[in-house]
Amino acid sequence: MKDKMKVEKLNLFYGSIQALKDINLDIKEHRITALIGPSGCGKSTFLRSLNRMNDLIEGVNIKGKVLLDGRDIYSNGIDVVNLRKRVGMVFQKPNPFPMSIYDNIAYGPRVHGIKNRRILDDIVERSLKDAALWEEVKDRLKNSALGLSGGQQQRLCIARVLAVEPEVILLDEPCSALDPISTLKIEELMVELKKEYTIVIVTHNMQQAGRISDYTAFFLNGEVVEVGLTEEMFYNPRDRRTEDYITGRFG
Ligand SMILES: Nc1ncnc2c1ncn2[C@@H]1O[C@H](COP(=O)(O)OP(=O)(O)OP(=O)(O)O)[C@@H](O)[C@H]1O
Repeated sequence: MKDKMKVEKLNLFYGSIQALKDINLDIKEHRITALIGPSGCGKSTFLRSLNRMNDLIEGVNIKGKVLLDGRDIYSNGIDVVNLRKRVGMVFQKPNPFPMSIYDNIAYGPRVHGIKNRRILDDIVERSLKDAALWEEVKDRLKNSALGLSGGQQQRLCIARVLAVEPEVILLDEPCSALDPISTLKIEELMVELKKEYTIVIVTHNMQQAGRISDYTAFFLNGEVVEVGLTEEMFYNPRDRRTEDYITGRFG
């Protein structure tokens, strides 16, 4: 199994606060890797370090390596805009732009220079189909995206990421604001999408990690305590702290 990303001795500081300590983690291509752990343990910070979203926060200091197809994304000469195209991100709260469904999806491709209407039409249709939203919106592409339900908005945000043809998709608790039926749809979608993409998801929901992920990393106090195949970790954790967390003794 190919490593799509490889994290080596990653340390991250917010000023004098160390949020990530010596993290080593392999992210396998065409697999879903779940990041679990209690609130404040550094999952979101780690996820954001995979496409340099932390660069936008003042006072952040990062040491170590994050290799994408063997090249360190923190090395000199990396084009961050292109990096974020290759490693896309979906946030906890659906955040469609206040514009039409069509324009939301066409936004990224337009930024990257695609102006031809027919090509954009194709991208919009393909992205919405891949995000399992096309059938629900194909007759109202000109309507505002803000009129969609929460679950539809989240699939729109996934479609928006797909439109720029990423290789890796990062999702930060994408279902935490959604009802159970929308959650199930997103989970089914992720399992479908891993055929084409590499997926990393932060989730508070252990059942969700168990249902959809191939690998799980358990974070605690800014460190990865344990990482492995999800099934093995859930049924046979090696570390006592993992076991305590998984069985609900803290969290
Ligand atoms: N911009 C920031 N400035 C300073 N400290 C921060 C910043 N963002 C996060 N932190 C701190 O870094 C640590 C890790 O936070 P992070 O949000 O990554 O945890 P998390 O595991 O994702 O938590 P949650 O599940 O609550 O989102 C926390 O102690 C948090 O307070």
